[in-house]
Amino acid sequence: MQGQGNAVMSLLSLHDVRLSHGRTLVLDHVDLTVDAGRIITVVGPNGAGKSSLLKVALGLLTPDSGRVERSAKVIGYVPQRLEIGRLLPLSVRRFLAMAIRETADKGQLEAMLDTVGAGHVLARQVVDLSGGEMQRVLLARALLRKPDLLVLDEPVGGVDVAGQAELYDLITGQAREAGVGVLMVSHDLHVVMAATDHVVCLNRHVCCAGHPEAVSRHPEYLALFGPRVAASLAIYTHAHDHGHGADGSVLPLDAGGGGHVHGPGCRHG
Ligand SMILES: Nc1ncnc2c1ncn2[C@@H]1O[C@H](COP(=O)(O)OP(=O)(O)OP(=O)(O)O)[C@@H](O)[C@H]1O
Repeated sequence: MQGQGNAVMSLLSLHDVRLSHGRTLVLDHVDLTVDAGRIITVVGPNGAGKSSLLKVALGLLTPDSGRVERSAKVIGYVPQRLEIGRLLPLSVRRFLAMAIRETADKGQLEAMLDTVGAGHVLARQVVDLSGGEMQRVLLARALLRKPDLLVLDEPVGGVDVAGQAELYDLITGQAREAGVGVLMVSHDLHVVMAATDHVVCLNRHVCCAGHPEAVSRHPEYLALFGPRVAASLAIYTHAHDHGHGADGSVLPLDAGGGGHVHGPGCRHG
């Protein structure tokens, strides 16, 4: 979705957000912005606060302090998992129809399920779906709402390898072709490095953030993910006659463009 003129429309922003679960501080001084047509991916170890961050962004959790601004009109959300009571009789068709609050047009639902590679499950009970099928149905449900902002918590968890690539292509297409803003949590660092505009490396606070290439060289990123991961990702980088600033802008190498550019989210001195 485009803003007026060449202005990029901000769909969501978090300012200096702090969140505790009981006595545990989960998010500390977190800043983040999602613009239309951009893919922002949050990476970080287990328990780093990634899902909590998405829930704050969606308004499902209230931060202790800080500010959340949402200007997106329609948000499509894929949670990390959805617990549906085993005794609740609910077909996939009904589950999808509920999301769009309309009389379900079977053809429309089937077409969307086909798009996410789950065309065969329309008549199934939700509780009978496999893990990967459920993720595909959750993505279909999010897309049916025609969102201008997609919030995706490990959207391809449990999906087979071929399916993962297809779903990431679909998500990328939403941003590139439909101008949807995407805020995503992912552990698939290869994909993150290849198809994301902006990476936020989270470990309670924002350790570093910026263009994937700059983040992948940042000491805090390397410390979090280890040299073996960093080495396996090196194959995805290529010789560059330029570098990138934290916002993805192109910088000449002699202007320090090959390295990390510190921003307001960097609290590491
Ligand atoms: N409702 C809750 N009550 C208490 N603690 C919670 C609650 N939800 C999350 N936590 C704790 O907050 C921390 C952050 O959890 P969160 O789910 O946001 O992490 P995550 O980065 O998404 O982890 P993962 O990669 O394992 O999914 C964890 O230590 C978790 O145990």
